[in-house]
Amino acid sequence: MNAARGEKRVLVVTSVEAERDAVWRGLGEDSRFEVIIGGVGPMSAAARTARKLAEKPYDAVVCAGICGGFVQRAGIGSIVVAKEIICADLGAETAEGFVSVDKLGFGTARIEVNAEWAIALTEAVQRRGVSAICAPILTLSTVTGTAQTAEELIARVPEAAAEAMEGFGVATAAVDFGLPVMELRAVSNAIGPRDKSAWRIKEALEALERASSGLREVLS
Ligand SMILES: O=C(O)c1cccc(C(=O)CC[C@H]2O[C@@H](n3cnc4c(=O)[nH]cnc43)[C@H](O)[C@@H]2O)c1
Repeated sequence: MNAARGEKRVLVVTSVEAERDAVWRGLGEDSRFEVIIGGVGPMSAAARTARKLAEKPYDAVVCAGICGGFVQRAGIGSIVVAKEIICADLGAETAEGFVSVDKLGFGTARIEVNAEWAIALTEAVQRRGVSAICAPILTLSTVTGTAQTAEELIARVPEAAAEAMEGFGVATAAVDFGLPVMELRAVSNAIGPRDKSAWRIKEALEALERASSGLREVLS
């Protein structure tokens, strides 16, 4: 913990500028939080998170941004807080279907979050009048673009509520530094057939802003 004031120092990693600005607005002037742009995709996010964590001590790491939602669980404009962060495409394709690295015996595609904080954040967001659930969030290098892939993902991880592209990268860096991690996402679009014109980015960024203020309450 920050020795000078006994407070947590939290690194928040977003992928693009618009997400960083929404999180900033939600956090207000709170010097405990540093918000950075980690780039799009798990590799860039992991590298930039690790670089920041090597610079100075932090107590927790949060991946935040917009996401695709499995809309029967997480509608557009709602919030998903990760119960678990799962890299859904880390494994091998076989004639019998996808096999994750866990089954292959090469490590794990699942990273645990701090469960107490995840539940507390979900409740803090709900108190702010925004619909929120705590459920697994998938990380993928490729945005899902067909109903078939969406169905395959749900068959693979039935509890999943959202997909995005950075969570597992950010979480891998956090785990490497022995730090707790969370993922906070606002749904901008339904996971399935690609139609960027249907993405409700403004609505999602507004939800992200409101939800980010809950981080101050939870990580105090
Ligand atoms: O065009 C804009 O104004 C704009 C503003 C904020 C963010 C964006 C992005 O395109 C962010 C890309 C980011 O969003 C995540 N994302 C969103 N939907 C999905 C999805 O269906 N599947 C996977 N990832 C999604 C992802 O983490 C990207 O990094 C544009």
